[in-house]
Amino acid sequence: MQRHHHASAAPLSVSRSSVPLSGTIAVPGDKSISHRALMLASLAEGRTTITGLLEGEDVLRTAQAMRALGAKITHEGEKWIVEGRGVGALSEPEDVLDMGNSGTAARLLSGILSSHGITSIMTGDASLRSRPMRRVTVPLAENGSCFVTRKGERLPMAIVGSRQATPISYRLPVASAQVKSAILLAGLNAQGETRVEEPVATRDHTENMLRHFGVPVQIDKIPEGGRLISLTGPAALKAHDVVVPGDPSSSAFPIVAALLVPNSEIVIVGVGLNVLRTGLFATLREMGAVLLVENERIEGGEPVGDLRVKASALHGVDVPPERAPSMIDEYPVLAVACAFANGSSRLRGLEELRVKESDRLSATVALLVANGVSVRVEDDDMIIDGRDSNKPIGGGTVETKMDHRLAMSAIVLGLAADLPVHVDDTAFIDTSFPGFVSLMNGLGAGL
Ligand SMILES: O=C(O)C1=C[C@@H](OP(=O)(O)O)[C@@H](O)[C@H](O)C1
Ligand SMILES: C=C(OP(=O)(O)O)C(=O)O
Repeated sequence: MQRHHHASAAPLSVSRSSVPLSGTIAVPGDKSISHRALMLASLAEGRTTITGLLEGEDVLRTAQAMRALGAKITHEGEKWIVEGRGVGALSEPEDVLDMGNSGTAARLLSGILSSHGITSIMTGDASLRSRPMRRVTVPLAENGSCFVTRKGERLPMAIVGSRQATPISYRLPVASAQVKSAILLAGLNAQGETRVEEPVATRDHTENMLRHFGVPVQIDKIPEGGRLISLTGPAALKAHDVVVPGDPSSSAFPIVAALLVPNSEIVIVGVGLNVLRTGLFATLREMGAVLLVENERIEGGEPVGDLRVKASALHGVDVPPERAPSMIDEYPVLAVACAFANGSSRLRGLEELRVKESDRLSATVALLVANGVSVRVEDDDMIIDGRDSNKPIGGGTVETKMDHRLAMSAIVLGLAADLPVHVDDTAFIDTSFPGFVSLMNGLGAGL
């Protein structure tokens, strides 16, 4: 059932789309919400049915890990059924937990494991093994748990969970929903009040879903614009069915493609519109994009809508650093949009991009430079020169570095470029967006 590490690369040569993109599509389920649904349902008492779950490799890793910890997880067609174990009742895994390419799975699960009195070993693929875990091991160790990592706080790591976890009180030094979530999840099996202060608000799917499973979560605004989140443990979660909305981060790729391929018009139905995720949409509108929300509604406790996108003449934009958490995974594809815009763009405060599946700051620069776009980095800002009619875009090879978002961004670039764009490996797209290439072909992309 577990699909395995990508043994061979899947290169792709992408030529400019010869027809406008058109049609109505749905993108796969939200990755952040899918991980949380599986984890919380496994910690709940009773049976939860999840519909719309992202069946991407990252989320399948979470399902496999929760099974190894004793949850019963099956699926019948598109319905995923989880029989939870209850907080405090996870069993010790018999083998190493392999979180594949997924930072979210590794960080959130570390939180859960730290407050369960079991010992486990966690690893991941070469990309995940290069990503920093210190951001979770330092705060989590406050509860009495112990982490033994490879040099530089990298995976593989052993986690000796605390038998009597104390609650953690922590102010986030970086804007990270993964770190916030790890601490809150640890708090479910700690005695007393867990508190996390975030100077800038980050995606709040953990808080929303904890409430959905019956855990009271207190959220207070703090003066600088951030939030203080608290909950009291030990907490009991009650099974509750979950409907996962379409992933706004995945929708970014067909959206930018439709904006850039002349005369396109597409509709993407059922996209999640949580305001802590929609920074890209605001930015694209500032650039002149026709991006309309239709049928806005609430589904499964999250705002959802259909997006209508029309090919648009874009102009350069200056994106403030405080917008970064609401569009953190969208910068590579935004950079592609900026390369085709009229005038230059400045994307500010991108330091967190250095610790994603790849160093996305340098990799995005390399993607553009290889294809004839002028771009530079100043401190943590990326400055992209817009379209220069004397200089063709494309003709280069993109190194995707085990990073799904770079692979999809390179494909979008190729669909609008003057010369073909060669992508070294598209296999990692399956981590977050299985079926991406055929979905784009359904719109006319001709990949
Ligand atoms: O909590 C989450 O589900 C995520 C948080 C973000 O990471 P950080 O917490 O590292 O910013 C984001 O990049 C990732 O794709 C998903
Ligand atoms: C950063 C990402 O995911 P993760 O941290 O879960 O690997 C992403 O999907 O762009």
